[in-house]
Amino acid sequence: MIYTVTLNPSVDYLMEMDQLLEGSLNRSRTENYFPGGKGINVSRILRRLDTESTALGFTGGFTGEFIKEFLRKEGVKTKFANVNGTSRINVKVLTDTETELNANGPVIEREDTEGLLSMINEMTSSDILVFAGSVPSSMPNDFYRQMSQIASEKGVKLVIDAEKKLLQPVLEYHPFLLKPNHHELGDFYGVKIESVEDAVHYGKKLLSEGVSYLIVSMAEKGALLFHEDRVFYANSPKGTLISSVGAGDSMVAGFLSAVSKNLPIEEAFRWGAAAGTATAFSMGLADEQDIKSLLDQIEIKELIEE
Ligand SMILES: Nc1ncnc2c1ncn2[C@@H]1O[C@H](COP(=O)(O)OP(=O)(O)O)[C@@H](O)[C@H]1O
Ligand SMILES: O=P(O)(O)OC[C@H]1O[C@](O)(COP(=O)(O)O)[C@@H](O)[C@@H]1O
Repeated sequence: MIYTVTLNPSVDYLMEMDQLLEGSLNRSRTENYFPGGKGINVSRILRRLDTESTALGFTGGFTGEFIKEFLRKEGVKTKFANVNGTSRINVKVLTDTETELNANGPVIEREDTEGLLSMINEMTSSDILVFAGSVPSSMPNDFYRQMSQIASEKGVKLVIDAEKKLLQPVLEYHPFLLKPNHHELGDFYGVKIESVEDAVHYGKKLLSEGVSYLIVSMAEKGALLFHEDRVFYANSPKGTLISSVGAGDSMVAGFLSAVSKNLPIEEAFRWGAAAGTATAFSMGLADEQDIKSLLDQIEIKELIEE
């Protein structure tokens, strides 16, 4: 089973407007709302690709009810613990660029975190555990490390998409897959990554920390997959960007879905790239048909060092 953990789920409220002026009244042209949070996005795309998963985490209040009901209707399995507060609303303002206002989220009590650790303690070596997104400020800031330690004792494969301060302490547990974007990879090493060459250089460095698969995404510039001593490049097809919210999560889900169907890694990477791009070209997450229709436009090239 694939389990996704979203410690701080959200309702993502996407507002399209011509421009956003700070300190002024801004009115939107359209509004859409979806359940969000990186783990939840991964579970939603997995479901669309006929791959079973269970979404874990903490929900509360009317927004928590919305998230659970929406996922239930989509057929995504969930085992969320109920918390006292209200799950957050993250506002995404879409103009010719994207502005994200991500909220802090409810307080998570110690007994809730212990419940989640006990669930991880029941997992086995045939399970995959995806941790993605932020850790609420009320939780211990080494919670990713705590989850990784228990999971690794059980032989569970770890997939992590998180910023440096959460990622660094879990590298010792040899994650199965990491998916930073090129900015996050740059932040990890305190550099700016602008080119594919730089991304290859720093990607190899991160892989050598004991990571099995590393995907470095670069939005419209494509993505790199690193595995052992091989590096692959996937282009990003051209099209109209609608919202890139969830593109990275879709990429993780496309890749994991194909891996769980035992496809070769080049093919798994193609599914990841197709899912990422299909979401970037959609309002909300992509559906299965959008993903499949992009597969042919993605070329996977192995980069061979001269
Ligand atoms: N504007 C875009 N055009 C085409 N594909 C895109 C675009 N933005 C994202 N993607 C696809 O989604 C993947 C993940 O997007 P990215 O923005 O790099 O990740 P994240 O959401 O984690 O920041 C990219 O590698 C690419 O395959
Ligand atoms: O937990 P964080 O870092 O605040 O991020 C949560 C946000 O990230 C998202 O999961 C989108 O992530 P990506 O665009 O990186 O794929 C949104 O659904 C959600 O609002």
